[in-house]
Amino acid sequence: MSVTKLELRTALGPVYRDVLPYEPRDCTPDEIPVIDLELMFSGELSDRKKVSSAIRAAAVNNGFFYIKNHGIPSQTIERCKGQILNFMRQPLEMKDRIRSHKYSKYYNGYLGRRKAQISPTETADVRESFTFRYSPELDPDHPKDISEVPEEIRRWIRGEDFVWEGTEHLPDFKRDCVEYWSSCLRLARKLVRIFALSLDLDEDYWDEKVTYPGADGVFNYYPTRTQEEIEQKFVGLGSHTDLQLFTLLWQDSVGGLQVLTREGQWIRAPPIDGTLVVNIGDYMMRLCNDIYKSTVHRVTNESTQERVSMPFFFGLNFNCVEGVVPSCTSDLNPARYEPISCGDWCQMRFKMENEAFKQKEAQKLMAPSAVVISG
Ligand SMILES: O=C(O)CCC(=O)C(=O)O
Ligand SMILES: [Fe+2]
Repeated sequence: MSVTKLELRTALGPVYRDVLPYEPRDCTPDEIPVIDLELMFSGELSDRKKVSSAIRAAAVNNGFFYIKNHGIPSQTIERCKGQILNFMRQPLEMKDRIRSHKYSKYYNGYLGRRKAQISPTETADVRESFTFRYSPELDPDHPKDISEVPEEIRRWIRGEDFVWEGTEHLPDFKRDCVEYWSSCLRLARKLVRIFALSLDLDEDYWDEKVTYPGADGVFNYYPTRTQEEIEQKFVGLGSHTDLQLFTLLWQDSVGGLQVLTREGQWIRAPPIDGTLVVNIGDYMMRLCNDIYKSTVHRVTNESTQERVSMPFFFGLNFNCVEGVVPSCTSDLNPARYEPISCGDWCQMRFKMENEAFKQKEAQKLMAPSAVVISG
C-alpha cells in the first residue's frame, strides 16, 4: 500500500501527514459524531462534564465533530448567509473596493478567486472570501472603545474599519454579519470552558485569556468551477489545518467538505441541518501536547451550485503567551512545545502563506507563457 505524504504549512515550517491511496468516502457517525450541547447550558457541573467527555472522545479521535442545540438562531444564520450572497454576487470592481491585498494590514477584506493558495502542493483556491477580525467595539459581552483596551492588548487588535466602509451600500450588511459573528463569539466563550473541563482543567482556566480573543469571522464563497478549472483539477480550498484553538463552521446544504482521519483516509463531512462543525486548531494541539490533533481538511466543489460556508476561528487573546497546559504533561510525557503567543502563531503563518503566493505570482509574470497547473 503506497502512502503519500501531504505537506502542510505551520508557523514554524512544514509538517507532513500520511494519506492512504483510497478515494474519499462518506464518514460514519463514529468518525464525526454529532454532540448535543443542550447540557452545556445546564447549571449542574455534572451535566457540563457529560458534554466535555463527549468532546474529549471526539477530539482525541479525528478532532472533528458536529454540534446541535448550539443556541445560534437559524434566522441569524440565514440573514448572514443572504448578506454574503449579496456581497459576493456584486461585480468584481465593487468587491475589489475592499480588496485585502491592497487595503489591509491584517488580512481583512475581500480575497478573490484564485488569489490565495492555502496548500503548498495543490492549486490556488477557487474560493473567494470576506474576512473581519476581532474589534472590541463589536464584542457582545463587553463592548469597548479601542482606547479603553489595555495597551499590551491594543497593539494586537486586528479589526479594520475599511471592510465596513466599503460595504455601506449593502443595506444591513454589517448588522447581519456582526450578529452572526457575535453569536459565534458567545458560543465559543462557553465552549472553551467545556474544552478546559475536557482536559481536566478548571472550567475558568482560559476565561481571563479570551477577553479580547482571536475571533476571525470569515465568509467563504465557492463559485462553480469553470471548464478550465475542472480540467486542471482546481481545489475549492486546499488541504490545511486551522490555526487557533478551535473553529466553528456553518456550511450550507451543498457539501464538499472533507476531513483526513488519523489513519490518513479522506472522508466526507456532509452538511447536517441545524448543526455547526467544530474542529481543533494547531494552537490547541500545541497547548494539549498533541493529545488533541488539529485536523486536516479541504473543500472540493464539484457541485454545479455555488456554495457558502461561514467559519469562525477562535483563539486566546493575541498577547497571551501560552505553553502546554499542566494536565497534558507528565514525567513520561514532557511538554513538546515552547510557549508562543497566539497572535505570533497566527501572524507568522498568514505572512508565510501570503509571501509564498506572491512569489508564485511573480514567477508567473516572469514566464507568462508557462501554464501553471498546480504547485
Ligand atoms: O468551507 C468549508 O467547509 C471549510 C472552510 C475552511 O476550512 C476554512 O475556511 O478554514
Ligand atoms: Fe479550515
